[in-house]
Amino acid sequence: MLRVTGLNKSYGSRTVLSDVTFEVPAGGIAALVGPNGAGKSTLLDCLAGAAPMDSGTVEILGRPSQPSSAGHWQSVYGVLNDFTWLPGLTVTDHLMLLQPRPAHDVRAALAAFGVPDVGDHKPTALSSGQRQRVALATARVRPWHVLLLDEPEAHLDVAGVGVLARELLAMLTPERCILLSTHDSSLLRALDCPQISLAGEVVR
Ligand SMILES: Nc1ncnc2c1ncn2[C@@H]1O[C@H](COP(=O)(O)OP(=O)(O)OP(=O)(O)O)[C@@H](O)[C@H]1O
Repeated sequence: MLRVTGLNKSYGSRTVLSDVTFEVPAGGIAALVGPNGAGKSTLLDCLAGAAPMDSGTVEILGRPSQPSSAGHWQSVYGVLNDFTWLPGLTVTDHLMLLQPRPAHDVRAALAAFGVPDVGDHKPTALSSGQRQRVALATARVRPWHVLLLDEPEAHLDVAGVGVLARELLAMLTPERCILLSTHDSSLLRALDCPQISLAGEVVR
């Protein structure tokens, strides 16, 4: 489903990712782990097309990833650190923009992430944890085959991390896979998924 081979990325003279190689199978979920600065966000940005990689190949559904194409964005969805909230729009407006859906689907997505009553609020008027739950709920309404999540546990309370694990597993289908970065051991335990080092080595 997602195959990364020999991916390299440097910022100036600083090599951040060197020969990163791994794959996440269809129906699978995998976690990028590593200390601060190891390059997890950089890797997710490269896979999402938000940052150019220097060399290497990324295949999605058996075909080379083409971040400049519309097809890429239909297959790949990233809830990354720089999630953009549009001024003036409510939570429901944001979810409808991603994919026009019946209002009850939007309500169900928000309820699944434990924020059933925030649909009419502006995201900027929510707490950081509520905003994170809304950002994660967008993955329930937006189509994707590959979901990329950068520290999805950020700002969530303990119960929220449990909800996150439950919802991620529920969103997986045989045509989908999820790659996330995390520092949260309880999330890793709940997902019970392979952990990928930035060298592509399975360290589970
Ligand atoms: N835009 C940039 N320009 C230059 N260097 C960058 C840039 N973005 C990240 N870096 C550097 O790349 C390295 C990897 O950063 P990255 O954010 O990918 O790490 P991370 O594993 O996600 O860390 P954390 O666990 O703290 O989120 C760091 O040394 C960082 O300083």
